[in-house]
Amino acid sequence: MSLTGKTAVVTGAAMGIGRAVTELLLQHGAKVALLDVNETAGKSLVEVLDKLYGRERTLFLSCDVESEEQIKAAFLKAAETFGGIDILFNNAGVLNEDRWERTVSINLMGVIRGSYAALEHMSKLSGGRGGVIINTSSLAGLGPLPSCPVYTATKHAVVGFTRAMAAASVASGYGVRFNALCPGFVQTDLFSAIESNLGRFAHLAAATQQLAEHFGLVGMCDVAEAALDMVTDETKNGEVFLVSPKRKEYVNFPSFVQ
Ligand SMILES: NC(=O)C1=CN([C@@H]2O[C@H](COP(=O)(O)OP(=O)(O)OC[C@H]3O[C@@H](n4cnc5c(N)ncnc54)[C@H](O)[C@@H]3O)[C@@H](O)[C@H]2O)C=CC1
Ligand SMILES: CCCCC/C=C\C=C\C(=O)C/C=C\C/C=C\CCCC(=O)O
Repeated sequence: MSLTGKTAVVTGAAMGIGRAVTELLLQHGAKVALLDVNETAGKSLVEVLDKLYGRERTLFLSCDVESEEQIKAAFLKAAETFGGIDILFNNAGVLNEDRWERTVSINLMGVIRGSYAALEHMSKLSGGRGGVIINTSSLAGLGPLPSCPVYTATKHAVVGFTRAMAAASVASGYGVRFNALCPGFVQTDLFSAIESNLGRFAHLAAATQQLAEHFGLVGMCDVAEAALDMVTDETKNGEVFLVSPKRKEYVNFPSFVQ
């Protein structure tokens, strides 16, 4: 699928992985609505992107994915400004075992809120053109990160939600593909702030550091390229892309259906 003229919405776009994917989508010709709770970072990023890609191709919208109201308002504004929505990157996420209910609300419920709100604009059943939704999970969505049980649970849940929505979309005729991105450790603010966010598992910080050293860091470009592959390859639906320093591959899950 060519991205020229396509419209994308990216949550958590102001920094880290969301910012990298936003830039790659713009480089490939898409228009991007950048949604983030951090207005300062979002607005200053858009100033930079405007100079590179043109003002008509970017839009910053302040949006907290914990709020269904804010998500709906932001998606409506994005659709009105750019003429529909073709791509959603549900990426906003936090790692905070202390404020674990907020972690569930952002990492899992934010993805559900975003997906349902996007379907109002994207589903062929509600007058949309179809398209693709990419949800950011993690390597911790495929295996346990011992210092972060709640974070691990949210990321496993994102994988399950994505795969079930992919099947629901086919069975319902939404015309929307759903795929999940599972990066290993990436050098971002979320990664750097880990030690103060482990709550009752703070004593496992050193072990987590060792795990990160064992796995190594994934390059941001590799993560963004994996997301782009799932957007542009129209055969990909219900797929999970694992991106670690040693492995860049779609995950094979066992099937329990005879
Ligand atoms: N950094 C890492 O090692 C990995 C990160 N991930 C996932 O990637 C995604 C992005 O994380 P990073 O780029 O590393 O983090 P980051 O902290 O660099 O960026 C996260 C962005 O999300 C925004 N955000 C946070 N809460 C929000 C909310 N309630 N509403 C809207 N925006 C919000 C932040 O303001 C920030 O701009 C997350 O879902 C994270 O779980 C997955 C695997 C590895
Ligand atoms: C300095 C320590 C950093 C700690 C964690 C910071 C960010 C983590 C973000 C993630 O999304 C997790 C990334 C990778 C998880 C790694 C391992 C999971 C275990 C997989 C397995 O055992 O199969």
